[in-house]
Amino acid sequence: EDPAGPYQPVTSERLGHAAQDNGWLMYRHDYSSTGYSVLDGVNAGNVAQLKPVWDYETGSKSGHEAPPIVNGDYMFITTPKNGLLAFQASTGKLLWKYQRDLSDVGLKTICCDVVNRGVALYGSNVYMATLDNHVLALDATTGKVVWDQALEAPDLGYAMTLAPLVVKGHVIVGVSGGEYGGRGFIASLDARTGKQIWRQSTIPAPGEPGGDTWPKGAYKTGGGATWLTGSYDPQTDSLIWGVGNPGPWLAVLRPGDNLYTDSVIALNPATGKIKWHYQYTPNDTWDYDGTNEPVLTDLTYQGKAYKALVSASRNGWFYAVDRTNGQLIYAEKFAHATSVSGFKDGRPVTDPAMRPDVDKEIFTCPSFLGGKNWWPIAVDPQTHFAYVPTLHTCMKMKGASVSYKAGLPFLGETFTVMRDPEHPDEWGSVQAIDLNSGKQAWSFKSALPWNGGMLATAGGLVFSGSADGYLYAFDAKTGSVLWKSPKMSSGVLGVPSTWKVGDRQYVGVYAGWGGGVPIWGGDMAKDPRVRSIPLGGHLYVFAL
Ligand SMILES: O=C(O)c1cc(C(=O)O)c2c(n1)C(=O)C(=O)c1cc(C(=O)O)[nH]c1-2
Repeated sequence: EDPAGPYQPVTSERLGHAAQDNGWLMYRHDYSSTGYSVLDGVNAGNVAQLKPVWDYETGSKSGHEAPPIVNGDYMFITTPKNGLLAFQASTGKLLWKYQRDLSDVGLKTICCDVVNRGVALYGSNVYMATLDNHVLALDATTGKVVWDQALEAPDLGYAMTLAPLVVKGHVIVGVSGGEYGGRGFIASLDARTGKQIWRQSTIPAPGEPGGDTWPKGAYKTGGGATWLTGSYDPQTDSLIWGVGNPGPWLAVLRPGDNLYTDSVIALNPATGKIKWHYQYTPNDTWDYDGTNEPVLTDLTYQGKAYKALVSASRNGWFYAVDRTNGQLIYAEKFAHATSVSGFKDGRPVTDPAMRPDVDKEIFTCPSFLGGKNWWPIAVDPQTHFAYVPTLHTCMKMKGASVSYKAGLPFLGETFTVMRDPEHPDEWGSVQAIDLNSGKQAWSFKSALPWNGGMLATAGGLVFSGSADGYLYAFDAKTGSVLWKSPKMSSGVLGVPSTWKVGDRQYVGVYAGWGGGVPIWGGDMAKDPRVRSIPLGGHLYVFAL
């Protein structure tokens, strides 16, 4: 009698073929994290007729970041502060609602709004990671809690905002806490029971490989949070995950490379053992987290074919890395980037003049919010472009004294986000980058910051939402705007997704401004056009 019909369990087999599924089975659609759907019912020829078909107001005024996750006619989407909604995906009929009780939690060690980036599916369960460091399994058809596993105490440095990833029957999660000196880790739980299978720290202890890249004792408060969902490469059987900034922010307090902060790491999914790493920003002093999603894609560079990963790093460089061994293929600037000034033997070189100290204020680009923040890119196999939501900011930054106290910020720097002098008229843009060269193919400029995730489709389209409340459809090849939604009730920070029920293709996205930009955005956040963005979460679904 369920309006959405019998629930089709999500097997490892189905997750392995998520790229071809009519639904949207995981955060970035497939294990390669492409954000690309093979659906082409909505396409460049008919997108002008796309219309709203249903919507839902959540009642929350915080940042709404999750994509609709869809299996058959079931949709699951999280709300800020760990609410979870289940809908009939085609009609918007609410099937059930869950709300985590966070009334005893101070939410003290959450840097950037009480956000959540969505669920994972496996079997007949839906999985959510919570701000108080639990992982929950809920029954997909009833919303009843099947298991509840605590990983860490709340308010002492850790929180969880990411969407879990299920690989081979294990729920893989990472933690936030880079601004509080938390020591980051990735954990694997049994999807049926919640029992922890392994936990891998991202900061090696003395004696472990990489342990000598830290001064004595510093690893304990070294940061390296893992707050965004990684990828899985079945070809090399590796989890490929980004690691966040070191703690404290001020690097003179921790000389060395500080592995594996600001790196991408490959792990054995059975054991958590680290196979290789590539560090985007050694001895980072600018909060350039390396967490931005690694997208697995094949490319050809200077005549040679690679199994690669690409990532648009916070530090303003677009990296292509060989995903079989962690070697750099190329790096190209996708934003004004002066902190990492170049490369030597495949290793980033930072500019000493751009490094702050207690008596030294610097002006550098990009700002700590990054050339791109967490809003995911999409990679399109037809155009062979990556679509990158880009932020154009720089910053002033100066050292300050700091000592570690559990549950308090651990930064050692003061800072202000400012205009990028190379982009005096825009805080943001959407750009397409050619995967075989790392060079820009097209760009769409935005006076407001662009904080929407990207969705590419076989219909020749790229969808992304704007801060002034429109969902855009761009021509994937040229960047011309083929369609713009009616104005939505808030700015978009969410990640669009698409799915098909019967013969009809749907596109869904959250409006609901918030996240890190309005809190930490300095001059950008003070821009009256940004300050006047209305708040309030609202899910919109479109179809022909
Ligand atoms: O280092 C961390 O643990 C951590 C966590 C998070 C988060 O969990 O949302 C953000 C950041 N850092 C961060 O640096 C940042 O700019 C940011 C923006 C946002 C957001 O949701 O808009 N989260 C986070």
